Amino acid sequence: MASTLTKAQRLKNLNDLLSQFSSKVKQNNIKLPKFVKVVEVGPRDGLQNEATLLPAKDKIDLINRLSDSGLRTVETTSFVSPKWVPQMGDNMEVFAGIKKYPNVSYPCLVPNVKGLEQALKVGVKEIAVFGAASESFTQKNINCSIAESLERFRAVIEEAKKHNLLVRGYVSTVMGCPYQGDVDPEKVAEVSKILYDMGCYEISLGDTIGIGTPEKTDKMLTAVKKQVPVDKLAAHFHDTFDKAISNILVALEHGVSVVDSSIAGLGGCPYAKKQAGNVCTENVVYTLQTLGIETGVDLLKLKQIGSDITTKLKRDNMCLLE
Ligand SMILES: CC(C)(COP(=O)([O-])OP(=O)([O-])OC[C@H]1O[C@@H](n2cnc3c(N)ncnc32)[C@H](O)[C@@H]1OP(=O)([O-])[O-])[C@@H](O)C(=O)NCCC(=O)NCCSC(=O)C[C@@](C)(O)CC(=O)[O-]
Repeated sequence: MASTLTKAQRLKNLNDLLSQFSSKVKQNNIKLPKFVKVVEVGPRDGLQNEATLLPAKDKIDLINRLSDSGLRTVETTSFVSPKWVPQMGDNMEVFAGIKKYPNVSYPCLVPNVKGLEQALKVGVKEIAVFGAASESFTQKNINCSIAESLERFRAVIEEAKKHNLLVRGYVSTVMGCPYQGDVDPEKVAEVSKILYDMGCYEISLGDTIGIGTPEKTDKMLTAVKKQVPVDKLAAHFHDTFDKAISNILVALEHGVSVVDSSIAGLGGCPYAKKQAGNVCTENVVYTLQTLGIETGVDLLKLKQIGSDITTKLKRDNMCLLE
């Protein structure tokens, strides 16, 4: 859902928001994280929703350039059924083709043991299982109930650990579901805890359709933090209604120090139709830098990558910076 405001107006709004937030932090002596890990999800979450199939060589080039920008995690692809998500059908070729930068992790989504077996064949070292706090979304996304999905993940995680793989856990629809509407923060907390207890080293909280607000973010994180330590949580917010950055600021106040984002704001979800993409990485890095939070990322490089990939895909670039 495109904003009706111009980019210049949106940048001004962002700068106003950051200046108000900085004053609040100062006045209330709020401790923000000194360093935030930015998890780039564009090559997977971004591209999975693009109608035009991007050739594997272009995905490989995108991932290599992102790895060279200082990002420490670049989600690479997913080992899901190509009938369900055709854009990820070249998963093995893409993973095998990328340069593996020594300081960069390349997690890949895996829904079941079949996906894990494929991932292991090409030497994947980190996987992500992906559940949700909504029954209907789980059914539409991975064709099973929440309980069944968790049993599948248990098997995947046990097998992954035998191969010394790191496992990240996603929980989708943490602030609302495209099919069933409201989602109880306690349900988000429950699914997060189960995945954490199963051995996920980090739980990424997905506002899949971008309907979060600062108030909802606060309630959701208050519930989840009672079950999972805050340093094991990541914010994975979509920007449908231009609220992702405001919600990220709330997450930072809560002590969350991992933020997922997508280069140029590519993305969405094939099972949450007509929603805008993930929050844009360039805007997130700009936000963090403005607040004096380190990311280790070269913003100029990111801007060039975002410009090149959106030109190639002939789609809007959500980066607000000139
Ligand atoms: C999970 C399944 C596979 C269940 O799909 P199913 O149809 O219930 O599975 P099945 O076990 O009955 O198998 C059906 C066919 O798929 C094959 N198959 C089975 N598993 C695999 C696999 N791993 N890789 C490749 N092929 C597979 C299997 O071999 C069989 O092939 P056939 O005999 O018909 O030729 C399916 O529903 C699926 O692939 N879903 C994909 C969902 C997806 O990728 N969604 C987007 C990611 S989630 C997301 O974006 C949200 C997130 C993470 O970003 C956070 C947020 O924003 O909220």
